[in-house]
Amino acid sequence: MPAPDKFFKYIDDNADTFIKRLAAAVAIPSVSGDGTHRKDVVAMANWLNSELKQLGVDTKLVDLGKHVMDEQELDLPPAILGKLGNDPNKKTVLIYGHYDVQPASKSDGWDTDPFTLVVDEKNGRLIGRGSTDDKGPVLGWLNVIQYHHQNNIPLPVNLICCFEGMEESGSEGLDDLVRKESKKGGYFEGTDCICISDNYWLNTRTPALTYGLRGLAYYKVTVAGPGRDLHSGTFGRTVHEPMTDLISLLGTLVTPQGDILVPGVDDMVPPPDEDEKAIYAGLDYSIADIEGAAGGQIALSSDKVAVLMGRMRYPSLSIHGIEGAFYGAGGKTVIPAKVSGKFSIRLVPPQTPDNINPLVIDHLEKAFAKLGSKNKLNIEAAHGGKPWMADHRHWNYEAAKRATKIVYNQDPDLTREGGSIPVTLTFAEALGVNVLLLPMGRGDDGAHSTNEKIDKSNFIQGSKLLGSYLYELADVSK
Ligand SMILES: NCC(=O)N[C@@H](Cc1c[nH]cn1)C(=O)O
Ligand SMILES: [Zn+2]
Ligand SMILES: [Zn+2]
Repeated sequence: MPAPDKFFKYIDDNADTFIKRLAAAVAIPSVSGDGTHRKDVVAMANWLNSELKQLGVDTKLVDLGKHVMDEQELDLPPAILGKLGNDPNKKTVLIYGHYDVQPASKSDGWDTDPFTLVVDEKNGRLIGRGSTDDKGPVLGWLNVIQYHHQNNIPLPVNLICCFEGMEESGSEGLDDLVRKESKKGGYFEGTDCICISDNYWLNTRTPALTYGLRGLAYYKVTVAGPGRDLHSGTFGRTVHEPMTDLISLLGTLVTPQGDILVPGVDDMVPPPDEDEKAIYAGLDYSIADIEGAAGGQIALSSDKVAVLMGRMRYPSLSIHGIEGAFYGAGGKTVIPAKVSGKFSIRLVPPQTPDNINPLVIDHLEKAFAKLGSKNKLNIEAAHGGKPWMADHRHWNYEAAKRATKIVYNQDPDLTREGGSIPVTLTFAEALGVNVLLLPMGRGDDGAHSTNEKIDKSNFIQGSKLLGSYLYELADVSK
C-alpha cells in the first residue's frame, strides 16, 4: 500500500512546526571536531534522544568511551539507538544519521549566524549549519514518525535507529559498536536493509539514489625546528624555516589540474570502459551545475563526463589548511616555529587507507630528504575509511525509486557520491544487507561550507520521500 494521502497532507500542514524543530537542532552547536564544543555535542544527543522518546521510539544512549583529540582526552558523544515496532511479519529497516556538524563561524564568511536557522521566505531556503548535513535529514525521519505517533498508526515496517555524534570526525567508536550489535542477539539483529540520508542530489532539480561513496585517508604533516616563533628580520636567510619546508612538501602532492603526484595513487585505479562512460554521460548534470554549486566558473574541464568521473570514480587530493601559521590581519613578520599541513585523499576501489598510507608516507619522507632541511618532519595518518559500492538493482533501491516517482513524479538519478561516510561499509559488511543512500538536499546546499542551507521544499518533500520509501519497502518483493 502506498503512503496514504493524509500522511502527505500532514507533512504539508505541519511544515512550520517541523522548521521550528530544525531551528532548535541547528541552535545547538554540536561541532564534533572542536573539543570546546564537546558539551554541545552531548547536549545535542540528549535533545535528539528526548525528541525520539516523545515520539514513542524506545531509545538508549550508548557510551562509546574516550578518545584523544588535540592532545586532550575527551568523552566520545553517545550513539543513540532506537526501535519502533517489532512485528515479525514486517521488514526491518535500519536508519543511520549523524547529529554532529562541521565547524562554522561568522568570520568564515557566513552572511548570518551559522547556529541560528534563517528562514529565507523569498528564496525558500532554510540556512544554518547542519540544515542539510545532517540535522535536516535526521529530523525528516522524526517528521515521518510524528505523523504515525500522533495518529496512532503503526509504521509499515519495523524501524531501528542509529544516530551518532562523531561522523564529521572519523566516527570514532562507532565501528566497534556496529560490529558488536550486528552479531546474533545484538541490537541490529533482524535488519533487512539500511537507509542513510546524508548526501545530496547531483544538481538542483533531479532527486537521486546513491550507490557508491569514496573512502578517505586524512593526514597531518608537521615540520618543526626553532624553539619558538622567530623574528624574520633577525633569522630570515639564517635558519631553515618550517613554513618554507611545509609549502615545498605540500607542493609535491597534487597538480593544479587535480592529478595526484604521490607515485602509485592515481595508477591504482583502472580506466573506465565505454559502458561506464555512458552512465556518466546519461546523468542530468552540466558544467553550469558544478559551477553554480561551487559559486565560481572554476570547473577543471568543460567535459561533463570528465568532471563527473573526477567526482565519482577517481581519487582526489585536497589540501585543507595549515595549523600554526600566521593568518590574522596585518603584516606580522614572524617565522612560525612549528606548522602542520592538513590534507586528505578521497579513495575509490581498490584503494584503502591501508594500501595508500605507505605510498603517502614514503613520498613525503623522500620529498623532505630532498629539501636538505635540518628541521624535523612528523607524518600522522589520522582518520580514514574505505570506499563503498552497493547493488542498485536490489529491492531496497526499487522501493526508493517507486517512492521518488510518487513524491517527485520523476525518476531518480543513480549516482556515486564524492564524499565519505565510512560507517556505511561497516554496516554493509557487518550485517550483510543492502545499504541505500537516499539524499534529501540539493547539490548546491553548501554542506561543510559557508551559508549551508536546505531548501524548504527539499525538507518537506524529502520528509514525504522518507515516509513513502517505508511504505514502498513494505510492499516490494524481497
Ligand atoms: N555527509 C557526509 C560527510 O560530510 N562526511 C564527511 C566525513 C568526514 C571525514 N572527515 C571529516 N569528515 C566527508 O568529509 O565526506
Ligand atoms: Zn559532513
Ligand atoms: Zn553528513
